[in-house]
Amino acid sequence: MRLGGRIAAAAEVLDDMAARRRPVADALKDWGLSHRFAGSGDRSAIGNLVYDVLRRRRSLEARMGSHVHADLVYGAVLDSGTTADALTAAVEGDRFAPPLPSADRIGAFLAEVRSPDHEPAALADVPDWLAAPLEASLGKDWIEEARALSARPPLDLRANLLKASRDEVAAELAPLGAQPSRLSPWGLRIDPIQGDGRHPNVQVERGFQTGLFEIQDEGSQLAALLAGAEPGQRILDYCAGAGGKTLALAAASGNQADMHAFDADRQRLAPIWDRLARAGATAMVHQPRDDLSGLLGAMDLVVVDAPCTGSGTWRRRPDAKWRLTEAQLRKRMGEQDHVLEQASRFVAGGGRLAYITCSVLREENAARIESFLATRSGWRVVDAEAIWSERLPEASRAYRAERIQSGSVLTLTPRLSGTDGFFFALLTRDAT
Ligand SMILES: C[S@@+](CC[C@H](N)C(=O)[O-])C[C@H]1O[C@@H](n2cnc3c(N)ncnc32)[C@H](O)[C@@H]1O
Repeated sequence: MRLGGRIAAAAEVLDDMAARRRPVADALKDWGLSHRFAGSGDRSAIGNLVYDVLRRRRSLEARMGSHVHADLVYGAVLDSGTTADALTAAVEGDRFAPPLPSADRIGAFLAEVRSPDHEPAALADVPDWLAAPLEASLGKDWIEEARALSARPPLDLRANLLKASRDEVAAELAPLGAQPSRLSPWGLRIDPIQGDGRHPNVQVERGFQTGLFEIQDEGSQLAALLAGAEPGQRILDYCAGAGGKTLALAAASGNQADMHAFDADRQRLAPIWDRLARAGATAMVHQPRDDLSGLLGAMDLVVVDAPCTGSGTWRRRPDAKWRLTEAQLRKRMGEQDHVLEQASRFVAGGGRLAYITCSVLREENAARIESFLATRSGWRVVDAEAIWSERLPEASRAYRAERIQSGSVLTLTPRLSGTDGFFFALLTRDAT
């Protein structure tokens, strides 16, 4: 396919998503099924264009002065470094190409990268209602922070130290461009996609199939590392889902912890057994309705990787950004309070409770910790900044810290840490 056909296809997918309110992955898959002639290069180029528009839809609309999807895709192509002349030449005479925006409109688009006339929410590429919560959460640089959440993400991997060193995995994956991560001592990174390419399918690699590494954002790795799993401890991963944190915690303890994993959703938990087996990690998996009473008040560490809006993962799931509503945010906050309350019952006297989200919104993060503490005594906020310095002595202080009581809680962001957005707080329960 030529560029014009790819632009038309990306616009068609965006039209389909809007008309039928469908997730991006489903719309792209359907397009592929009904256009079997398109090769893998075409599919990845079209996917990149669709995702680029979704990430920066609002700023593209403001700069292009248009809501027409084809115009926005043209904008994304121009932003990727194609000059106006090259774009015009590429689509000239191509009967599949949608009408090219006028030369004036393209000129204005290129001139208006950060026009002061644009609304802050448009500059930040977020819905209007999120401007105030993001500013309250991320401070004066919130627009830059939000823009960093609109960029293409890297592909992060975690070396499974139960089976191989990071250097060994790095050597195996060097042909794929994997490099040691900046912050996580377990991490490897494949840089964000440039141009039309796609990330390698690392799941077909021998190293993945044999459990030498997992796919895990560096922020998620750091949250697991800061939680501080140690050999001999009794640990409960209370929102284990498919087990991303469980595997990292088990590896951090050298598989020497008494590890338990629970999730309220059987479906989400389903992949955990295969993943544990592949990684050579051991955990007792508890399904909903299992009797957990034997674990109450008995855990040295309980990890709550709470259900959240996922605002920290907008680089990977940009359609979620536009779908999120205030009502959903409030619903998540209620779930977070509930899950914190439930999980806290398992912490032993002198034990710790790690609260993690992949959101950057303060309401889901520090405010939930404050609310938890407001109605309870016998809990203290640990100084997470000090934990970072202790556990990551080589790493820069790549986070936003906030004081609560005499401790501190941390927010990681793409702009500050180069990771997905993550929140980390650690509480200790007074010894009884
Ligand atoms: C962010 S996801 C967990 C991701 C997982 N820890 C990982 O690293 O792959 C949040 C999980 O919390 C679970 N959850 C929601 N409410 C819960 C509750 N009340 N008790 C336990 N798990 C709950 C959801 O089913 C979901 O799997």
